[in-house]
Amino acid sequence: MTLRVGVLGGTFDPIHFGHLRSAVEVRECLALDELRLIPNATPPHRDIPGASAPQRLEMVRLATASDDNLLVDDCELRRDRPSYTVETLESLRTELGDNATLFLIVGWDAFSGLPGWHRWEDLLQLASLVVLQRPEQDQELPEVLKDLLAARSVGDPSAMQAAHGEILCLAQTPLAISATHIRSLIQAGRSPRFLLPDSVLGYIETNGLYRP
Ligand SMILES: Nc1ncnc2c1ncn2[C@@H]1O[C@H](COP(=O)(O)OP(=O)(O)OP(=O)(O)O)[C@@H](O)[C@H]1O
Ligand SMILES: O=C(O)c1ccc[n+]([C@@H]2O[C@H](COP(=O)([O-])O)[C@@H](O)[C@H]2O)c1
Repeated sequence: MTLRVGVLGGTFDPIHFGHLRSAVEVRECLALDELRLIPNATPPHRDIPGASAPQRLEMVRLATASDDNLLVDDCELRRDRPSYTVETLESLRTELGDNATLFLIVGWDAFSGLPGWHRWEDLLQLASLVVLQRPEQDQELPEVLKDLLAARSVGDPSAMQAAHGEILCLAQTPLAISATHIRSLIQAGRSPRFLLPDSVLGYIETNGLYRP
């Protein structure tokens, strides 16, 4: 039997309900056997995060502790090099074997930057893509991605049957929450409560994260 595995990578600086709600909805829509949240260690594409990789991993663990169906995978923290997603998918393939179908989950903003990713064209040889909407999404897609969507999109989750290479744009519950906004609230001395789990907020406060 094929194992259906969702992969939600992120900087998670910090993890919030936009990530968590999307994870639950993708898992249900695609009838996934597993959904793995994979914090990056050294993001290849952005400034150094406010929290360290072990701290971001710990926040992901705290956020998912009450849900047995959301797994936390620390594989990118165990690699001593930039956290390239293509290498993560390759290592998952090695770990899970040919019997697994991988679904790489990305928000619209991340998807719009896909052509800048390391070996980006190999990603669809390893996984299918699930693109999440974001309410604030205003990124215009480059032509190469418009062509890719035209060629690879499937209309609904039940049509996603190939072992890799398909793209589903999913209209999950839109939540206009971003880690940037949470960090700026804390910087300004304001509360981000109810944008993220209390357990994560407690960790942020105990460790003095994101303060000026
Ligand atoms: N509210 C949201 N709804 C849907 N997808 C989201 C949401 N927030 C983040 N994502 C997606 O989750 C993945 C990880 O996101 P990330 O950890 O960078 O969070 P972020 O809120 O976008 O952070 P930042 O504001 O620091 O860029 C990305 O693919 C991103 O597009
Ligand atoms: O592999 C790459 O080159 C690459 C470039 C940009 C982003 N990513 C990954 O995409 C995921 C979402 O990125 P971010 O910045 O929204 O957290 C996260 O797992 C990143 O490590 C990966």
